[in-house]
Amino acid sequence: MVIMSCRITFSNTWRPPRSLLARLCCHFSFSTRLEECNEFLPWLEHRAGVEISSLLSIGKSAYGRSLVARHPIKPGDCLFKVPYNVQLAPDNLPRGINALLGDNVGDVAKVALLILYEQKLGKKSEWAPYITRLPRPEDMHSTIFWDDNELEMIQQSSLHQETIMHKLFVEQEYLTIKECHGLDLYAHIDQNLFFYISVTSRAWESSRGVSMIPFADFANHSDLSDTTVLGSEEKQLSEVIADYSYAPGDQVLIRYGKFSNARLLLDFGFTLPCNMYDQVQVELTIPHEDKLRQLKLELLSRYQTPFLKDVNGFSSSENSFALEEVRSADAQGRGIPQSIRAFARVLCSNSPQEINDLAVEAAENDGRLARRPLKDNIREIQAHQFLLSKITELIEEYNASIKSLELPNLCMVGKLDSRRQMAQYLLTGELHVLKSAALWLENYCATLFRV
Ligand SMILES: C[S@@+](CC[C@H](N)C(=O)[O-])C[C@H]1O[C@@H](n2cnc3c(N)ncnc32)[C@H](O)[C@@H]1O
Repeated sequence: MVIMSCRITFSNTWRPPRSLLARLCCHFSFSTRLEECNEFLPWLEHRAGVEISSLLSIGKSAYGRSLVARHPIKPGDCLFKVPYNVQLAPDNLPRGINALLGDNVGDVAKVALLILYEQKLGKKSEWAPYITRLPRPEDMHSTIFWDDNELEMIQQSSLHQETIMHKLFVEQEYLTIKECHGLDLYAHIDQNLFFYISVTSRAWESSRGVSMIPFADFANHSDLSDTTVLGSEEKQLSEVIADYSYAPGDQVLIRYGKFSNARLLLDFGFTLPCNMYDQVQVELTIPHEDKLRQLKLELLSRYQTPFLKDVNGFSSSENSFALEEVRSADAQGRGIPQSIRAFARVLCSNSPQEINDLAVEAAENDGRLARRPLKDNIREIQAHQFLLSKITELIEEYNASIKSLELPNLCMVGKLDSRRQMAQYLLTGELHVLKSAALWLENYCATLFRV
């Protein structure tokens, strides 16, 4: 749901009053008793001064609390409307703190700080009924909280590295806040991470930056649902309109975004057994022993295309490519991304002349490098066979990792077993993507052989 922010630098030396600092120290006292949920919607509606939902209530599901139909619902019905005045965004932070933080930390960290601030106020907080219903640390499974042994299970996936980077990023954000207040506000990094993930797993991007949307955040996710949270600036609210019919008691699932299992696991702490938005990150490098390495690197940097982050937003570079499932194995279909094929064409060039030809072709056309099939069929096949061999290698490595994860028994109990299951879903999803890419490449090469 939420974007990752960029790293920041900070040089403010102003210090807040001590009383403010003291109020920011935290104690954990979250509660998730279900019977308390019945009181939540009336409380929120009273606070908002309007009805939020007449059709849904908060229920229980295999995924924790959920939104459930109270009455028959038909497509087009408004499931709920949550006004902006009962959402938690960075501008809800006390003005003094907000001014102090400025643009030096991202919106997620600001909202996390807001939760911490309100939690510290205890019953005096006007948000107490919401704050006390946030999940407990032990219910959270983002890979940020996985220990080294657990992370080892996903070593094959780029999520492994991404988790380490993300943890460093969050630590940096809190160091900045700490520096800003001149006091160690957070005794343990785990607590900082906990507040941070409470936000990433329950917030939406909004015109106010990032917003926690009470009530909406009891909705669970399905990649198959077309139902999403919509924001209306005009009406100053977030709303969800039904796309399907529901009978009383049915759970209403929404789609948080077109998120891969890697993104779901990092930001929300769960994976889907079969996720249609799965992706795998493939990295290619030009070997140091390649005599044309320098020429190739120069060519690639001269015609570098700007890197666009997709919804999964994982860090990437010019030599890291996100593959999605290739749904049509047919060599004529959309296939694997043009960017990785172009890189392979450059990487497999074996003379300065070939490299120069690619540069001339790019300059004479739209400036994009190696996007057209090589004129020499054999060289085009070789470039794609190279990709196929890389992907086949990865497939073998994924198979070995998945095998090593095979569960000792079918009964899923305990934190480690559920995390092992999540790791399995992550790796099998990424393996599925790799296999579809391999099949497409085989077909593409076979088609060229026949020409
Ligand atoms: C926005 S909250 C949804 C409400 C949450 N179930 C609760 O009890 O508060 C997101 C969290 O719900 C859980 N969740 C949502 N969709 C899920 C799914 N399809 N499978 C497993 N867990 C899911 C995850 O724990 C996730 O971090």
